[in-house]
Amino acid sequence: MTEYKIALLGFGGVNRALAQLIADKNSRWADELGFKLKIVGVSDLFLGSVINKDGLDAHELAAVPAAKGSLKALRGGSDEPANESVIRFAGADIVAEATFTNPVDGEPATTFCRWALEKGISVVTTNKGPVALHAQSLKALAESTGARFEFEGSVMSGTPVIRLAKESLAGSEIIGFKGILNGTSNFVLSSMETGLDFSSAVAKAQALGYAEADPTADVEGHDVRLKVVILANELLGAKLKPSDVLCKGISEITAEDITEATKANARWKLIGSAEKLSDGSISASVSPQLLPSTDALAGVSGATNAITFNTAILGPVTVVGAGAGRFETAFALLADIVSIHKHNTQSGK
Ligand SMILES: NC(=O)c1ccc[n+]([C@@H]2O[C@H](COP(=O)([O-])OP(=O)(O)OC[C@H]3O[C@@H](n4cnc5c(N)ncnc54)[C@H](O)[C@@H]3O)[C@@H](O)[C@H]2O)c1
Ligand SMILES: N[C@@H](CCO)C(=O)O
Repeated sequence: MTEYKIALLGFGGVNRALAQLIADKNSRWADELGFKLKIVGVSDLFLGSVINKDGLDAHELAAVPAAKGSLKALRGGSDEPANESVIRFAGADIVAEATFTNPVDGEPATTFCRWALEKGISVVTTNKGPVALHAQSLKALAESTGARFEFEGSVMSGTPVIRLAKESLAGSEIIGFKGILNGTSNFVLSSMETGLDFSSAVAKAQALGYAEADPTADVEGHDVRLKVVILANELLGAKLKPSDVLCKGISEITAEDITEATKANARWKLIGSAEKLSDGSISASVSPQLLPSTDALAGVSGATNAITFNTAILGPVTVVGAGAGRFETAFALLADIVSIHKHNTQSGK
């Protein structure tokens, strides 16, 4: 039985959910997927760190309180983070990187990815910073050391979008896409339709684990802008930077705007889109749009996301599913590990 040793970088909502899934489902995965996962190290800015090359007890780990320095209570634990040691020296085959998204330069997460990839350790990440800002160099580094750099969860959490478009829509000639790509803002807009005020809706999205560490990124559209960059660069062959994407969020939408929209049988949605123009250039934007109820995206509520790929051969193809959430996003890390396993199996690794 193949066993992958994994190190968890950041132990917030997503990686803790992954630890819980490993605790609950490792035997099932062994039967269904042909591999088991063993957690050999964890490092978190707030909780501290722990390394155990023989494998940590995933049940015990998932139950560690979310209190400062709490990883110290585990055997081999410390109340200080030890990012570099956990990445380089815990004996991991795969690093699951789920620290804060930094939309400005992608750091320090990009450095964490580099430390792993340089050593031939594969990286699975849900962090949009390294992917939107440094995907090309990280993929090249991975290629040069025989590692994999996988990032399905950076867009629409565990709902398959990037791999689906690259693999199942290969040859369909994707010429653009339009989507609801932020769970928090869609949750806020849906909550406002039921009478909740903007701030309470944001607070609820934070409690449910949907929001970024600073939810301004969600409601001002910055998170969607990174996702538009990721999708345009990965699927449309663009070389966009976040500053190339016009961006407006939902913070100016008032309760009155929502009431007026409902009366007109329409809904406000934060839409991220990109399109290949006839001269080969890419036009991309993020903005709130008033969609008539007949639009395929208008019926998408709560933290659910949806994307319509506009393809030359198939026409529009829409994917709807979870856009945020701890377990939903941890599933994306599993999907990336499954992809690494398939690649290893096919290449006889
Ligand atoms: N939660 C979701 O629904 C979701 C969905 C898709 C993508 N993401 C992305 O996944 C990542 C993790 O999300 P989350 O919800 O678990 O966030 P979170 O805020 O719950 O957890 C992040 C953890 O990373 C730790 N951390 C931050 N900087 C660190 C550093 N320099 N070194 C070590 N640890 C560090 C923090 O202490 C925190 O515990 C983020 O980048 C987020 O944008 C989240
Ligand atoms: N904060 C993000 C997480 C998923 O990337 C959202 O609400 O969509």
